[in-house]
Formats: sequence, C-alpha cells, structure tokens
Amino acid sequence: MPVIRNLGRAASQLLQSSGCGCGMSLVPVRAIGVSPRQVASDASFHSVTFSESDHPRVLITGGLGQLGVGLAKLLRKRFGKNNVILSDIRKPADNVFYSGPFIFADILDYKNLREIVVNNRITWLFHYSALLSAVGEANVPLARAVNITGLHNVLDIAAEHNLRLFVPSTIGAFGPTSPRDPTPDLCIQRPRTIYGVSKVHAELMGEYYHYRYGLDFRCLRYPGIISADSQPGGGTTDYAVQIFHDAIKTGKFKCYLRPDTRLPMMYIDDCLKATLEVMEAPAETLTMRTYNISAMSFTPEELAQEVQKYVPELQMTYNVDQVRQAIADSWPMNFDDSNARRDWGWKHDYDLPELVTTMFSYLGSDSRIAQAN
Ligand SMILES: NC(=O)c1ccc[n+]([C@@H]2O[C@H](COP(=O)([O-])OP(=O)(O)OC[C@H]3O[C@@H](n4cnc5c(N)ncnc54)[C@H](O)[C@@H]3O)[C@@H](O)[C@H]2O)c1
Ligand SMILES: C[C@@H](O)[C@H](N)C(=O)O
Repeated sequence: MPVIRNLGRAASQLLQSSGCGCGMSLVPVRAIGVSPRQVASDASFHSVTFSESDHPRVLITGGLGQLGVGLAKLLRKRFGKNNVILSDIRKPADNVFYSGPFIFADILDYKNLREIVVNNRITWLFHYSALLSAVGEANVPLARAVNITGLHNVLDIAAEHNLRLFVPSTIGAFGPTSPRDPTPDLCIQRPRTIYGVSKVHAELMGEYYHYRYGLDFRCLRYPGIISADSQPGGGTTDYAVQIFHDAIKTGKFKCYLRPDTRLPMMYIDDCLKATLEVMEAPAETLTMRTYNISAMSFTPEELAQEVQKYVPELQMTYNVDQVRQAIADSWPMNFDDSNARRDWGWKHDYDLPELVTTMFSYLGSDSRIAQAN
C-alpha cells in the first residue's frame, strides 16, 4: 500500500512542521480504504507544478449544457485544444466530440473524478454540472445530490490537488428577503429553491476552503444567460432564449412569466469572457471570492418589443407557470456588480439591443425572416 504509506508520512511530516500547530494549511483528503487523513496542500505526489509560462490543464464538468461547449471553445483558443478537456455524463454530438478532448465524468463518482484529475494533470477546474432552478424543483433529491454532494467531491479533489477552481453561482442564490433592486454582493441570502440553497452552500463552502485550506476558489454569480447555439437546461430564465426560436419559426411565443417580470440577463459571450477574466485575475486584485456580474435587466414585455423590430408580426401571449413565476418574483431585478468592475475590470459588451441583433444574426439566416427579405 505505497500510496497510503506516503499519505501517512506526508501527514505526519506536515503535522510536525506546522508552526502554529493550528493545522490551517492542511487540506482534507478522503480515505482510500482507511480512515481520513490530512496532507500538505503542496504535497507533490499527485499534483504537478507548472512554471508560470505553462498553460493550465483544464477540466470542465457538466460541459454539454448551455454554457460548457462555448467555454471549451474560448479556453481552447487561449490555452490550446488539447489542454482543455470537456466532460459530462451525456453522449456528445459529433461536432463536439471531434472538436477536442471529451471524457465521461460523473461528479458523483469521487474516485473516477480524482483519477481524471490525476491522469490528466489537471490544474484548473470549471465546475459546471448542476440541476437548474426549474428542474431542481421537479427533482429535489437529484438536485441535492448533484448540486451539493457533487460539489463536495469537486471541492475535496480541488483542494487535494491544488487546483484553481471556478464554480458559477447565480442570481438564484438570493431570495425574497434580499434587496432586489439592486442586489449587492453582500446581503441577506435566503433563497426558496433547492438550486438557490445549493448555490449559497457552494459559495460558502468554496470561500471556507479558500480561507481554511488556501484553495484558489473563484465564483461569479451569473444572471440568466442567453445563447443562440445551445439550449438552456431547465431554468426560470429560459423564456428569454426560447422567444427567439419561436419568433423565427412560428411568429408566436407563449411566455410562462408575467409581462412585467424583471430579471438580470446576459449574452453568453459576456458570461464566458467574465469567467476567463476572473480566472486569470491576479489573486491580489480579488478582494472577494464571489462576485455579482451584470449586463442588462429586462421584462418579457421589453424583450418582445425589441424582438418585434425584427419580427414585427410576433404575437406574444402569456400563460403564467406558477412555479417559475414564484421563483422569478423572489430573484433580483437588477444586479449590483460594482465590486467586479472595480477589482478586476469587468465590463460587459452586450446590452439589450446588441443582444437581440446578435441573436438574429445567428439564428435568422435561414429563417422565415430571411426568406421574407
Ligand atoms: N445558464 C444559465 O442561465 C446560468 C445562470 C446562472 C448560473 N449558471 C450555472 O452555470 C453552470 C452551467 O450552466 P448550464 O446552463 O450550462 O447548465 P445545463 O443544465 O445546461 O447543463 C448542466 C450539465 O450538467 C450535467 N450533469 C448533470 N448531472 C451530472 C453529473 N452527475 N455529473 C456530471 N455532469 C452532470 C448535465 O448532463 C448537463 O449537461 C451551472 O452550474 C449553472 O448553475 C447557469
Ligand atoms: C438564472 C440561472 O441560474 C438559470 N438560468 C435558471 O433560471 O435557473
């Protein structure tokens, strides 16, 4: 059992050399068939040290959802195709499979995830696996497992292997007792969805691991994200993507939120740009480890008016879904992201008109609109 012997040796060396005796530099390592042990956060038997000039070796979990494929594309452009591994528990489409490394990774399988990190010498991990707000309410036990147990696996592996870890949070981490207009970074967070509860837990656990074990944890609270070439995975803000597809295909859209429901939203390119920027920001510029980011806020009515500039005949009707409406009514209306703008220079590129123009230029080319012109 050489690995176990090494772990034991490292732990006892560290305990002996720990100056303050308070164990602050220890990271939690799970049992490998024996009782849990502690090893130095800079233990070298699993992690590989890279020089400053080397590219990170990246793993993206839950990478086949709305955001992961776009993130992989951006990171591969920056760090090289083979330095970015996309993973999920689903089967990738051909174009995704052939665009760069893809691997099966179930975040609930701790040992397999650990093996992937070790064998591929991962140094940065983007943890995208999650059940979003609406699907989470429909299956609370699964959401609890994926969003909370899965996060625990990722945190322990990241701490053990000195990874830089990005975990996205969300506007959904706030609740009805939070200030909603605007919502600052630090305020009451009492969300009423399992999704929101799990994201507050992720923020707090990540920050705790940062202060307790030195984990390089970075987190952004995303607004609802709008993308043209990927579908949302079952959230409350999905209507703002679907409206474009339905307007183009049928000229009609039935919205499940009330016309005056205001929520913060963002175009995917801004979201991914912010994610890379905060991961590359020098640690000393980060006065916090969890930041709000913002670009625009609109209601279904305002979005419809903007869409009607491209599809004037769009017929918008409303059939309110009580579950999603209650969620939206408890979320921020406007997001205060002044700390991100001050600390690491966050700046969005897309406002509402720019977003709508971009969506139609992606989706509109072989649509009814194009045929009519
Ligand atoms: N899309 C948004 O509007 C938005 C907004 C705020 C925050 N976020 C966060 O960004 C991240 C990515 O969001 P998304 O929209 O791409 O989500 P998504 O729902 O589209 O994709 C999530 C992915 O997780 C995978 N997954 C589920 N169970 C898994 C498991 N056991 N192991 C590994 N993978 C598993 C799913 O197969 C899916 O591909 C999530 O953490 C989400 O909370 C998204
Ligand atoms: C806002 C976000 O976290 C996600 N799009 C949801 O609606 O659940």
